[in-house]
Amino acid sequence: MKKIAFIGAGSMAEAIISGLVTQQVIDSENIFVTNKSNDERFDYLKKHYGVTATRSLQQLLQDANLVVLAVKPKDILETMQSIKEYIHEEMLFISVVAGVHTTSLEGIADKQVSIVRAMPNTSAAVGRSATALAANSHTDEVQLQTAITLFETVGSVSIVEETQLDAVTGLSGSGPAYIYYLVEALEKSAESIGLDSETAKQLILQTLIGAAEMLQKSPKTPAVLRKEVTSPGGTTEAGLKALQAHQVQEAFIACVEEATEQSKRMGNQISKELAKYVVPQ
Ligand SMILES: NC(=O)C1=CN([C@@H]2O[C@H](COP(=O)(O)OP(=O)(O)OC[C@H]3O[C@@H](n4cnc5c(N)ncnc54)[C@H](O)[C@@H]3O)[C@@H](O)[C@H]2O)C=CC1
Ligand SMILES: O=C(O)[C@@H]1CCC=N1
Repeated sequence: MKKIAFIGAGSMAEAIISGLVTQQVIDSENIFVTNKSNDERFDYLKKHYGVTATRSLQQLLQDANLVVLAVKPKDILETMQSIKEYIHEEMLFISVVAGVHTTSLEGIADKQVSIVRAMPNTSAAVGRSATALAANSHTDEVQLQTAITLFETVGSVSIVEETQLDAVTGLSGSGPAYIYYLVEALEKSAESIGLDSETAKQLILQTLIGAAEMLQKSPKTPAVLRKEVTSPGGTTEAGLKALQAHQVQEAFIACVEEATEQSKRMGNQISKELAKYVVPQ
């Protein structure tokens, strides 16, 4: 990684920049970043990470062998069109833009560019993202390894087929929100059973961290770990019966399936939109 150009300077870009700088994968002076119009954001990123923030596309992209696309899906067309003249076939593009297919990006670029699509999650901000990557056919082993190195600075990396990225989005891309939703429910329950919020917060957090570490370190399955907590006729059994009566497992399965379907719908819609701008061969 000689020079990295980030297009988009929001939370996802910051999480990756933070990982790269903290783990000294690249000197911060070789990280260039741009955004649409927020100057305060530029000042913040310069001050915190020592990166170069610029709105000159020439300065951003000249000699950059790695370009990270980190804009919202609605802004990807404008972004690709604005940088088109700077794109060359030696560049590696890494896109975290949800739902945008590599073929769409390639079509708009009108070049055989190497593109790795990534689906990280917001835990990248604390170095704990579960990221899945899919590379297009122009990406070589060295480029894929570069993308792996980049995302390993913010967590774990799995390689998948691009067609699986909708499922990844439904499971781990959106996943942190499901866990936060569960924690919200536990906080509400703590209130109703008479625990003060500070004590409850501490108990819930440690329970979550402890269970996650057990899942990571123990060879036992989640079902076996659950059974070990559940004494016959005891409290856990009573609690789990209430969850079953409310079909909570089924609800989580429906949640992940619906999120996956929404990812497919959004991807198809944006592909259709972008297809209008793909240069015919
Ligand atoms: N939030 C999440 O959980 C996840 C988000 N993503 C994807 O990451 C991408 C970025 O998300 P966030 O960082 O949350 O967004 P954000 O809204 O915080 O940042 C977007 C950035 O793009 C910039 N931008 C927009 N148009 C531009 C243009 N034409 N040229 C240059 N910069 C431009 C904006 O100024 C802003 O800095 C999105 O596509 C999202 O789908 C991927 C995985 C998980
Ligand atoms: O909700 C969304 O659409 C994005 C994609 C994954 C997480 N957030």
